[in-house]
Amino acid sequence: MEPVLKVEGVTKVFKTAGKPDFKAVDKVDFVLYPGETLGIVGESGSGKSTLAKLITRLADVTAGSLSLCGEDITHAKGKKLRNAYQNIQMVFQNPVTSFDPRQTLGKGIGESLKNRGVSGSERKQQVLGLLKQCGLSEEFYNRYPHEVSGGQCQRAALARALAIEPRIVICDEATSALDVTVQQQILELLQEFKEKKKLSYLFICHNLALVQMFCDRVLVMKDGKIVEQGTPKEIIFNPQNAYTKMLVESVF
Ligand SMILES: Nc1ncnc2c1ncn2[C@@H]1O[C@H](COP(=O)(O)OP(=O)(O)OP(=O)(O)O)[C@@H](O)[C@H]1O
Repeated sequence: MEPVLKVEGVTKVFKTAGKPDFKAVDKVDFVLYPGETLGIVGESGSGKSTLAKLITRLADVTAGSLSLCGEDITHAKGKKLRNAYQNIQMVFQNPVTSFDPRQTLGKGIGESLKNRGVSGSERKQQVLGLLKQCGLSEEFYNRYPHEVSGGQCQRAALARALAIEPRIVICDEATSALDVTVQQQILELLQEFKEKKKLSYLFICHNLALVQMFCDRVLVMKDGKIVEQGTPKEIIFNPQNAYTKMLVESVF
C-alpha cells in the first residue's frame, strides 16, 4: 500500500541571534498509511508540534523531504502548496482560539469552501451537513466561538477540518483540554470519520492511555528524534528504549 505521507530525514534547526543553533527535529523518518492512526508521544519540548508544523508547511524544513499522496511538497509554494493543503488539515488543542472570534462558527467552517469557489447557499447547506455529522444542530451555525462549550467548539473545529475532505488530519493535543467524557465523545467521532471517510490521523498526544485506545502505531520522540516505534501494545507492555520505559512507568 502506498503511504499518504512519507517523512524522510526531516530536520529543523532554529537559529536565534546570540544563541547556539537548536535542533528541534532531528532526522525524523516515518510513513503514514491510508486509514492509519499514528500516535506521536514524547515529553514537552521533544519536537512533536514542530514536526506537525513542518508537515503542514507552516515552517520550512532545514533538511530532509516530505511527500504527500505521492507528491514532493518539501519546498512547495503557491498553487502546489494550496493543493497540498487540501489533503491535510489540523485540529489544535484549544478550539476557541483556533476560530476567528469575530466570525460565526458557520462562517469559519465555510471559509475553505468559499476559497474553493463554493457559492453562498451551497456553502451553507454543506456547512449545516458538516455540523450535523459532528453532532451539532443548525443553531450552532450562527453562534460565535465564545458562545459554545469547549467540546462543542472542538466538534466545530472538526467540521471545519473535514470541510475540504482531507486525506490526513493532524490532531495536536486535540482532546487534551477537554474533560474525560467529552474527550471520549470526540475520539468516537474521530473514529467514525476514520472509517467513513478513510482518513489517516497523526495523533499528537501526551496521554499514553488515549494513544493505547486510539492508535494503530506509535512513535516515541525525545530531543527531536524518534527513539522507538511500534504498536501501542509493544510500546506500553514491552518498551525497548530506556526513555520509553520511563514514559510508560510515569503513566501506568
Ligand atoms: N520558533 C522557535 N524558535 C526557537 N525554538 C523553538 C521554536 N519553536 C519551538 N522551539 C523549541 O523547539 C523545541 C520543541 O518544541 P515543540 O513545540 O515542537 O515541542 P512539543 O514536543 O510539541 O512540546 P509540547 O508537548 O509542550 O507542546 C522546544 O525546546 C521549543 O522551545
